[in-house]
Amino acid sequence: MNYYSLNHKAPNTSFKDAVIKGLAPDKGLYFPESITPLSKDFFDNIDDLTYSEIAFEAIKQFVSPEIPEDVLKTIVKETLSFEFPVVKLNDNISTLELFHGPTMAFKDVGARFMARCLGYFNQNNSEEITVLVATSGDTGGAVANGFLGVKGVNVVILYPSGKVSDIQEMQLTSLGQNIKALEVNGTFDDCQAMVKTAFLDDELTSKMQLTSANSINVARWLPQLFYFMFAYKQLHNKYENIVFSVPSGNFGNVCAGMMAQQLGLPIHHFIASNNANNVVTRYLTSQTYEPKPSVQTISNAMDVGAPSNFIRIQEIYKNKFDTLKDNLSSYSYSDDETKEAMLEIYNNYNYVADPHGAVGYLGCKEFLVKNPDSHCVFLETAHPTKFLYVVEDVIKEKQPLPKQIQAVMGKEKESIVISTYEDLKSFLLN
Ligand SMILES: Cc1ncc(COP(=O)(O)O)c(C=O)c1O
Ligand SMILES: N[C@@H](CCOP(=O)(O)O)C(=O)O
Repeated sequence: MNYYSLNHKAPNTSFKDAVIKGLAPDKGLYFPESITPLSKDFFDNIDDLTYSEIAFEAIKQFVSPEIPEDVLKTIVKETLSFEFPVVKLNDNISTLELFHGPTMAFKDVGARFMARCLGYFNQNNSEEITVLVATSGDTGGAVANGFLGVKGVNVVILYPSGKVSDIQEMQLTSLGQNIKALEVNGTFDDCQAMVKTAFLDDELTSKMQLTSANSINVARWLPQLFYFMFAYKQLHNKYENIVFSVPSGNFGNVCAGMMAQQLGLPIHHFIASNNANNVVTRYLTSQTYEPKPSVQTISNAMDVGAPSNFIRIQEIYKNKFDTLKDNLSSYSYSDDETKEAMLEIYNNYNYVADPHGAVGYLGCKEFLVKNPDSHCVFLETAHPTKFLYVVEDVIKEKQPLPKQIQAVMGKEKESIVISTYEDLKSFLLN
């Protein structure tokens, strides 16, 4: 599959080049040249397919011919070595748990898939690749874990100082080896802007091969479409009108869901559920797209003021506002509303939601008021114990720590504090 830049000022390129470059030379995000819907048979027989088989069929067109089918089958199987259960809360609301991977966040799938693709492309290459990642909390840990020890790949993670949870910080600063963490005096948007600037810096790019492991990178972004298929497999015999409420920050996940829909998955509607960082909620009301500096919330991984992937969403719906509005609703919630939702979910359903999932739950509830014949699935994008302080404070109950979280507790943090793009550049050059 070839990819084009959404800035339309760079040549089209192969999957391999899109993965290695991350961002197009004109600073545009890459987008596949075509999307061919999967066959009716695929959806009719989805009950008989394993998750790996579903994922293989869904992603094949986007990575072939550069990744041969036998290699792709192995990559997909190794990537998906954990569960993706749907848990029913009531007749209208379920949650899809995306936190059973090694860092207990939904980013694990994309990070593991991309690490394996890059490992495959880089196996006969003597030049080292530097993977730059900006994180508001979860991408950093997932990428650190996914790329740990991958030969020929160095990972540099930028995170906003004091704005990620303690456990998230441990996950991205304590691994050592080929993983380095830079603690930025600023917001996630500052981190993301520095990463994008680095790609355009000729002095840097002439001296090192840089790529991104944010959802900018098609190999990190596209595998996220699997989740929607996995949920459909579990629900399609029970419910009609399946709707997804996606807690959204950089909008990669909801946009991946839209790709699944383009592949033919019968998704009735999407809800982008936001915290106070609500540029898309405002856009759908005013038709004016006005990014604002991000504000800090208890659902910190969604503290994004200028979401990278909104441009891909615009592309999917051909920049037609009405088509987008028919497919996407967006709501925004305060921290107090989020805490109330966490408590409500706990008291009514004996289920512990993390703050991001709770925002998704609120999106479901709001949508269902006017669409009571839908079944809404909110994505539980991270395990509640990643936000231990908030969760225990709200539900007033101690939480047992899963083994993945215990593994990073008490580890030593190693990070370098930076403030400007020049600091990043001199770190990379040295
Ligand atoms: C726990 C959690 N929920 C939601 C999001 C938002 O996802 P996206 O950036 O794909 O919109 C993130 C980060 O991306 C996250 O880590
Ligand atoms: N919420 C993310 C922000 C980066 O998103 P990405 O999907 O573009 O990597 C995080 O947790 O870091």
